Amino acid sequence: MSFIERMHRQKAMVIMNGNHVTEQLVADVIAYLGGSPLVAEDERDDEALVSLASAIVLNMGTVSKQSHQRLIHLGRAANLNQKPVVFDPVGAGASTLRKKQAEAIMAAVSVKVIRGNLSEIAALLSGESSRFGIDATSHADAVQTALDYARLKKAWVVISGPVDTVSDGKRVFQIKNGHPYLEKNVGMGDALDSILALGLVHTTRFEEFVQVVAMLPVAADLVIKQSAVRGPASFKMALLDKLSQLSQAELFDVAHIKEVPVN
Ligand SMILES: Nc1ncnc2c1ncn2[C@@H]1O[C@H](COP(=O)(O)OP(=O)(O)OP(=O)(O)O)[C@@H](O)[C@H]1O
Ligand SMILES: Cc1ncsc1CCO
Repeated sequence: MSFIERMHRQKAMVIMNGNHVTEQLVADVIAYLGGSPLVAEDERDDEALVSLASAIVLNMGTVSKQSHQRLIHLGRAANLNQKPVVFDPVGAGASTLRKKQAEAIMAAVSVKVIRGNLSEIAALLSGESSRFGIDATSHADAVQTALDYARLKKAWVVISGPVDTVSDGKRVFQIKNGHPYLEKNVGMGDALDSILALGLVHTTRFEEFVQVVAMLPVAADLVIKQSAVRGPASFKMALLDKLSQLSQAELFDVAHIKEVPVN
């Protein structure tokens, strides 16, 4: 059975927290892919809920003093229960406070996947040592940034953007799919986080995980020429429909995934 079939057949609960702007979109994406979404707000519930869940997404989108501690508590509960954690350091490249909060979460929680844009991951990498103080703005920088940060944190790193770059600390793959309407729609990165969380439930192989990263931009490629798509809003509806029906064969046919040679 393919991992997409497994997603739809085995209902996995994904707990998410930390972004009130995009909760509804993310919950819908989890449900459309066969999962069961849950936003957990009260830390007194963490033990019970995390033990039922299959994966956890920590998102710094609407982070505050309180919600920062909340994310750490949830992440630690996930670690204790050996549930995979996806972390999205929203805005870590935009303010010192957010960067510090992201660093604190990375220090307190063992994260399986960190997913951000280039400025977010580059900010976290440059905080580790001046050796990593690069001015990361291009796709070539993304390769080195993903590789270095994955090695350093022993995590899988996804740097999203017009090209997605994915590393497990040994190898780097780049995915060339998608459309600028993905960027235009607020929260598609958060939706991607939840797809990655479901992916971690259904595959442990890194090469298969790279295909999971490609699901969202491949779905975009498959709908962009539909006559019903007249702008970013109708694109979003068509995209969500396609995502719910995407087959492994379509993913295989349309995904442009290339391994990038690294030292
Ligand atoms: N210009 C683009 N062209 C094609 N695909 C894109 C483009 N920009 C982003 N994407 C795709 O959009 C998805 C989300 O990535 P993005 O980098 O926009 O996340 P983000 O900035 O964290 O978004 P958000 O903060 O709104 O959640 C990824 O699947 C990525 O491949
Ligand atoms: C617009 C916005 N503001 C905080 S989080 C968020 C959604 C993208 O993560």
